[in-house]
Amino acid sequence: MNKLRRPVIAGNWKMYKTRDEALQFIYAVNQEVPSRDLVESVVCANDVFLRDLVKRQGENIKIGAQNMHYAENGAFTGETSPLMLETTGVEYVIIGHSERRAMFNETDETVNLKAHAAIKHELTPIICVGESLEIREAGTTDQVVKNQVVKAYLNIDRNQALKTIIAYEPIWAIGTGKTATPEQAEETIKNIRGVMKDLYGADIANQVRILYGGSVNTKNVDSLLAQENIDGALVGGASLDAASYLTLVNAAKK
Ligand SMILES: O=C(CO)COP(=O)(O)O
Repeated sequence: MNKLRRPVIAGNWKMYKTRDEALQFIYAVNQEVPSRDLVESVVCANDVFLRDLVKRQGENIKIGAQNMHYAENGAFTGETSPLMLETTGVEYVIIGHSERRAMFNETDETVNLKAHAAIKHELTPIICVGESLEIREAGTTDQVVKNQVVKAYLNIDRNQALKTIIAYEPIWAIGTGKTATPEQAEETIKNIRGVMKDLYGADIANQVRILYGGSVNTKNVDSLLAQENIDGALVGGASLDAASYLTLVNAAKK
């Protein structure tokens, strides 16, 4: 693929897979994923068995969480803190997924607080942004996504920004089988890179990885990754099957 930046394929398993199924997946892909020098292969699983997965992960696949609270501790029943995630050994955490924004009160403000907390605890945040169908149809995608990015990066400095990954996931493309065309995804991701350039300058903007997410599968992955600004994918459904996941990571390797 010959990308400027090291590609990332992050599976987001959402609320799927039992512990046994998750472990079987890791056993199946451990020896098969390409070298980490070529592609960063990640799966984001349920908190309950993160530690078990980390213990069994091979050197070329890494584990992430799907959410966390921004506070280190407190009276937040049912939540997981960054300190707790740290003890599992995960290296990544998804922040601000549209499902959390829509169903669990995630806001641009909490996304920013969580991004700060992740960086503080040396977790790589995968910060999700993306517009609804109404916004796309109204023609205001660029402004809305820009606003999400600016708010997510409030008071995050240049060095910290380098440690983040952005995932552009148009809500209308998630789990619908309706992928953004490579050109649509590239256009919005190029706009996001422009926002990062305004915030941090070209050198940082050119290094931050920006992924596309929304109905990525083994058939459309090549055309999406062929786009100049798309550095990988955040993948739901197509990351659940080991063979499908391996096809995606192999497609992304440099
Ligand atoms: O939400 C997603 C990844 O975070 C995308 O899900 P699908 O790949 O199932 O559309």
